[in-house]
Amino acid sequence: MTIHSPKPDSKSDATASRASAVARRASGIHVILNESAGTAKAVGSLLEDWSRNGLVTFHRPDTAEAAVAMSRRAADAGADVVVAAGGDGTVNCVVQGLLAAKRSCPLGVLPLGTGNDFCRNAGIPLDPAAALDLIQIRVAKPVDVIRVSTESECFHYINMATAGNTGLYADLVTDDMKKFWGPMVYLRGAVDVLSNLKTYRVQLQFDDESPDTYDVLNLFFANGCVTGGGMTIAPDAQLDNGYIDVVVVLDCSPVDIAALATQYALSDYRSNPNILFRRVQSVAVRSSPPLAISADGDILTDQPTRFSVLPGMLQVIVGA
Ligand SMILES: Nc1ncnc2c1ncn2[C@@H]1O[C@H](COP(=O)(O)OP(=O)(O)OP(=O)(O)O)[C@@H](O)[C@H]1O
Repeated sequence: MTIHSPKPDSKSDATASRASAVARRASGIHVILNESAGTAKAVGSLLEDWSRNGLVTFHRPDTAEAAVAMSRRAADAGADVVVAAGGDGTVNCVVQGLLAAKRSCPLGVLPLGTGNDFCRNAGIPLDPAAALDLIQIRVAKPVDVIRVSTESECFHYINMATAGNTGLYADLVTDDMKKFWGPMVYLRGAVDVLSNLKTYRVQLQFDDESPDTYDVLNLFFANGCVTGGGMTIAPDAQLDNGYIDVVVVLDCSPVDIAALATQYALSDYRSNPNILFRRVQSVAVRSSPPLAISADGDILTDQPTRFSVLPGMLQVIVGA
């Protein structure tokens, strides 16, 4: 008996292979590239190679809002990983997009920014090629997300928010300065801020405690411990412990500030009386004058705000 195999249908084969190519593109590694981030241009040819070799699919938004929308769409379309290629601002854009998506999808990060503080906290290699190797292994872990809510708006971040005198950074540290100073820009910004310190009268309510009022130079709401291009501000903060580490720098004299800076340089400032450390699940903040609150360099709000932790809310490809 002769068995006849069906005649190959070249048209339907072509359609099937096109469909599988589209499916491959919809899944896989989707990179949201912020071409204006610190070192994105410097690694341009490496990125072109990855794209040509089919290792990644690139999206090139030209605004932060477009980066949020493209991240959400890539996740909803079936991406295996959506990668923020840029600095901490880009990471936050992709986080907003992934949290708004209907389908859960892990975050990866290619560190192409100036400070890359989230990568430092998450053990992600600062060398982009090594970071891509890590992403390709695709082992994600749950990481906490911090929700910042005002009466009218809501934002999320995964590294650190600051408020007070460092909140002035975002105005002072321009993109041109970042290009000129590189990672040193954060130190340069600190010098400008230190010469012009403001005091804020701030009411803080930690968890369900009754509110207390403090005179404050600065506040940090930390998920990760490092900010400002590698400065350890909240030494005990962990990305996945279900808590926000709040660090309050109380108003004090220039001599006390100098003592604090020296202790900081010696990594010995936990016992300084002008610093208050609290580990909480939520904190409500009101201030006079209004505090500019920024997350990783981008100003979020100057309204009364509540920070709350969303434990393990996002899967993230982190390093060792
Ligand atoms: N696709 C985009 N196009 C233009 N701007 C973007 C895009 N995505 C994000 N941004 C904004 O660009 C600014 C700088 O980006 P980002 O923070 O990623 O780089 P960086 O400042 O060099 O690095 P870092 O914050 O780690 O120091 C941020 O304000 C961010 O919101």
